[in-house]
Amino acid sequence: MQVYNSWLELKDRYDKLVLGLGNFDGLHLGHQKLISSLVQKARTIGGTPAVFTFVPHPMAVLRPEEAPPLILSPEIKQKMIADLGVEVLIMIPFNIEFSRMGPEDFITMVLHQHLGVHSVFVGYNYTFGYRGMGTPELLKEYGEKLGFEVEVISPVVYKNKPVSSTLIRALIAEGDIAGARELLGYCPIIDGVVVYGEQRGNTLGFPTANLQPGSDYIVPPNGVYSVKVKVNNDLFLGVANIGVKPTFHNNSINRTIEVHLLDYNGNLYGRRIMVYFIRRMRAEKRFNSAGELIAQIQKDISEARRDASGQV
Ligand SMILES: Cc1cc2nc3c(=O)[nH]c(=O)nc-3n(C[C@H](O)[C@H](O)[C@H](O)COP(=O)(O)O)c2cc1C
Ligand SMILES: Nc1ncnc2c1ncn2[C@@H]1O[C@H](COP(=O)(O)OP(=O)(O)O)[C@@H](O)[C@H]1O
Repeated sequence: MQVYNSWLELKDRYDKLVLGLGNFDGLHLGHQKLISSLVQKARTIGGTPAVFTFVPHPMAVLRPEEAPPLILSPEIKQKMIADLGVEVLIMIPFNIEFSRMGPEDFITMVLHQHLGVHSVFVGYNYTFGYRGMGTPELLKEYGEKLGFEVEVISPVVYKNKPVSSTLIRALIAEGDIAGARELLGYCPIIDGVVVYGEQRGNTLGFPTANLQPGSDYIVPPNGVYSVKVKVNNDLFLGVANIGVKPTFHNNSINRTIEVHLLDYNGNLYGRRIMVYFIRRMRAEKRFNSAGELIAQIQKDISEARRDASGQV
């Protein structure tokens, strides 16, 4: 997949762009349907499957205090988009000046003149341009005038609700990993670099890799989770604790994400790892002694082993 940070000269390079528009945070089942449809269309007409997106999310520039935390890091999202068969990713840096562009200008200048799109794919509720005033209907109207096709993808519905990034964030925030997973089509992921913790894990018999998240991720609530952890290209089963370690700290506000990898023995400091959340097993608790915590972690590990065969 080729990645561009500008739309200039793309018209000359690709004569039939089949272009999806969106932010695609989470790349959930609705996003996957949109992207698979455009990839299919491009194959049928001999065009180039492409995605147009902004970085960072426009909300992070326009109203940072209301900008939602991310379900996927930009890097992982990019890889997943490529895996769906997209050949061109246009990632435009979003700024205040750009936000003033009206939807009509965006269509005529960017989509038509510069990109020369063959067809455009958007979700049923996609809005764009100044104050989000552009709609799928407006795109269709201009598409007829300017000569490009517009495909509006209807919502993927799960239990009577449209699948959306907002709904998935809410599920993750309440610890409903199974629910989030249903709507994503894969397990929620947090990636990051392993940093030094308090150096106690080894003494308990369960060394933990303390994760410094690589993006402003939405983090599941405090508790213990069964996880799978990717180190390079190896996948390990693991147990994760998200929380403040009440057994060792009173009223700490220092929240950590740490994982103990099963059947692993090595040094992870400074390594980048990906943690796939499989299942929430229990709440984080205060134990009266390190011995009681150790006994509980042993039980957590036996329980997590039951998830060994699950897909990430
Ligand atoms: C599977 C698992 C479950 C845990 N559950 C709890 C818990 O319920 N309460 C708690 O205080 N700490 C819990 N911890 C965190 C341990 O206290 C922590 O791993 C230990 O103090 C090591 O911290 P360090 O990596 O900063 O040295 C858990 C850790 C793991 C790996
Ligand atoms: N099975 C394992 N799971 C996680 N980390 C491991 C494992 N085996 C060895 N390690 C290493 O041990 C370190 C964690 O030990 P620990 O005493 O918990 O220290 P810290 O407080 O710095 O996390 C990890 O960062 C990693 O380098």
